[in-house]
Amino acid sequence: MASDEILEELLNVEVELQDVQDQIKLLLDQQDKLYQRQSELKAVLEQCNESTEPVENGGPAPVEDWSGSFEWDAEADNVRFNVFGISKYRANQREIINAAMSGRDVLVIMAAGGGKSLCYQLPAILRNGTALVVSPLLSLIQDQVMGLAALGIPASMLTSTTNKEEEKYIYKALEKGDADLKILYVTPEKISKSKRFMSKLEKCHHAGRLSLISIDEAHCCSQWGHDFRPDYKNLGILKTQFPDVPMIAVTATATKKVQIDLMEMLHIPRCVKFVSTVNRPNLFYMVREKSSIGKVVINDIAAYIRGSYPKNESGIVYCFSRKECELVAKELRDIGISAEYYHADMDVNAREKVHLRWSKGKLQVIVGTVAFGMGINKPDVRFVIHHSLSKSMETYYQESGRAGRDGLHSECLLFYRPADVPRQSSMVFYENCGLQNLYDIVRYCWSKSQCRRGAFFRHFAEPLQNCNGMCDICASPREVKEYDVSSHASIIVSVLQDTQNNDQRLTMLQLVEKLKTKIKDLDPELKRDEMEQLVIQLILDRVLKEEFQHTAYSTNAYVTLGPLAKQVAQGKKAIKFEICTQQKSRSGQWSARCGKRSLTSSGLPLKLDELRKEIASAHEGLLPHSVLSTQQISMLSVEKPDTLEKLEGMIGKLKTGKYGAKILDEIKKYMDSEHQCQDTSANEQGGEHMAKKQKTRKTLVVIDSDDEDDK
Ligand SMILES: Nc1ncnc2c1ncn2[C@@H]1O[C@H](COP(=O)(O)OP(=O)(O)OP(=O)(O)O)[C@@H](O)[C@H]1O
Ligand SMILES: [Mg+2]
Repeated sequence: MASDEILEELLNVEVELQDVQDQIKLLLDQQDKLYQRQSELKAVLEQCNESTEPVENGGPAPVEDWSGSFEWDAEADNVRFNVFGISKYRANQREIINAAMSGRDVLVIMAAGGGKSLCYQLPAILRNGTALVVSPLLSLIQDQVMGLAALGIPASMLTSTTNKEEEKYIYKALEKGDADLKILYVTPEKISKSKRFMSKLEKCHHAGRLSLISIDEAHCCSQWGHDFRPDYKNLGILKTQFPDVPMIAVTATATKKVQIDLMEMLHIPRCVKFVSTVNRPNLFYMVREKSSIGKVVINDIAAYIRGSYPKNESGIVYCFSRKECELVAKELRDIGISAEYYHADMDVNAREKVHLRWSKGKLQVIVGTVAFGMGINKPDVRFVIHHSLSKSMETYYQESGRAGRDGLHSECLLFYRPADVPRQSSMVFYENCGLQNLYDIVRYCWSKSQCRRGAFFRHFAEPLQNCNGMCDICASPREVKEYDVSSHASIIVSVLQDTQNNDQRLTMLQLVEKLKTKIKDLDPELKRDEMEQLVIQLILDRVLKEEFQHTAYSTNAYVTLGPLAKQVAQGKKAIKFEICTQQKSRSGQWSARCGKRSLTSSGLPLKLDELRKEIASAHEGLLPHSVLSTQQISMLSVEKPDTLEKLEGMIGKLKTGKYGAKILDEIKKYMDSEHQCQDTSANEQGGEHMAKKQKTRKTLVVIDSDDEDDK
């Protein structure tokens, strides 16, 4: 067989292979759905078999209504408001609490910042005894225990840092029940490795004092999840040992596959499942073209932070590598932005220090790698910037989702340039579906006309919801024109064909370099980054593909011919390329968001923000948002309560008892200074007014006198 015949057959085989892979993907999705339905049906069947109550008229079992009235309603409302200072439940919270209070196992999938903690903390307080909470990270546990202590809720933690005395106290509380311990946090290692702890827990359960078990960040159980922790695999033992204790497993993201896995691993096949939307309506998503000059990117980031967040509002900048983190942090600092880097190469203490300074609002920006992840509990992160694209939509959803956990307006900005794609692809190509996942987020970045939020709904297989203008595309739709670039594509294919015939390979940058002269003749207007993007698009369209070669130090990505290259070469496949014809000016882009002033940037909100920071810094470990949430600050700034009773009606008994006097004092001071200002300006205005009046009167007088004279 001649080599071109072999090549032709090879190309055909590759096209067929791709088709087969697409079909496998479809079948796997279908399998997922069937597994899901199977477990639902099994659960319903078991429920029907177990139900002792005769079903009325032989009809189907009644649907469980978790939003109805329950005997604990009044007490739950009281704790919610007077202890947690939360004025109303968010979506699904009440139902989840009711299911857990009814003794059911519950699986909760709720977006970051949705308020999952309340779903297990509130029942833990209402039920008799001690609740056990398993959480993966020390920093998360410390934040939670500190937050609960600030609310006066007896909570402790049993981790590698717990001293002997504290451990003794906790063990005694579990064994004898003679100390007040409502919530006990442990790391999963305690369950899998400490026999002593398990035996104490057994005693606590035996005495009927183990009220609830909660598994926070439950996705860590599943190998299919994004953050698998081996010790989470053993948590199934809890349900085996304590079958009658309700379990609440909570996580922010779990695909259907992960959900099924969790139910199996935790032994909660009959759990009530609450899946909330992935939508984060308060997040504004945007993508910006990234300059090829590093300094320009830094200047753009700095200008954005300065322009939109001049009052030191907190943010995160995610970078691709540790080296890049250090560089970006330094350059931002040089420009005058308070920024520090955070990555896995630093020792634990240094990382902790940076994290704590940022949590307390003493540092504006953390520049981190993906290592800055799950432990972030700060609710008022106002912006998350990606200096380079993430490796998948899921990773981007999680990283950007660290913004606005308090529900207030926050922004997620991603800097995209095509040349960043090969850097990521050479890292992810060995992962299962790694390249496909990366190409999905590349589509998100390059899209000129599709709502950014819609991309998340499609990715998580959720029905579309309105974006309400909360992404750059919906907020300021651009005029997009589609160009036929089939001739460009055919030149690219022929260049690569020649290269391959000479047994050579090209990286994307080398390819674009070669194309510069060839395509310039055809299209002198085409810019370099558009040429790069065209190559990327041809990879997404399977006309080209990436291949990887390992060297001692790195993995290089090369661009080669893909399964559909031949069709393009033969003119059988048209290639379209979207370009914005009406690109908004830079100032136009930024000014679109300028109306959104920060909440705590001036006036009374600023004063109350300073007060919460002052109170927090006077109490070791207490974080400002535990004193007053940003939402509470905005409510107080509008209502301006002047008595403890009114204040209590807004932030509850507990916070009023602790900080009420200081808050009222701050509001009063502010109001007095406002009145003074008003008086002064009224005087000034009054003076002006008088002067004007006199002037007028003078005129009048003149007229009057004239009148008089006339008389
Ligand atoms: N009903 C509510 N009304 C107002 N604020 C609430 C409500 N429920 C929870 N919050 C606040 O929302 C913030 C986020 O809550 P929480 O830490 O429980 O989120 P989460 O769902 O666990 O998020 P993550 O997945 O990031 O851990 C907290 O500041 C919490 O006090
Ligand atoms: Mg949480």
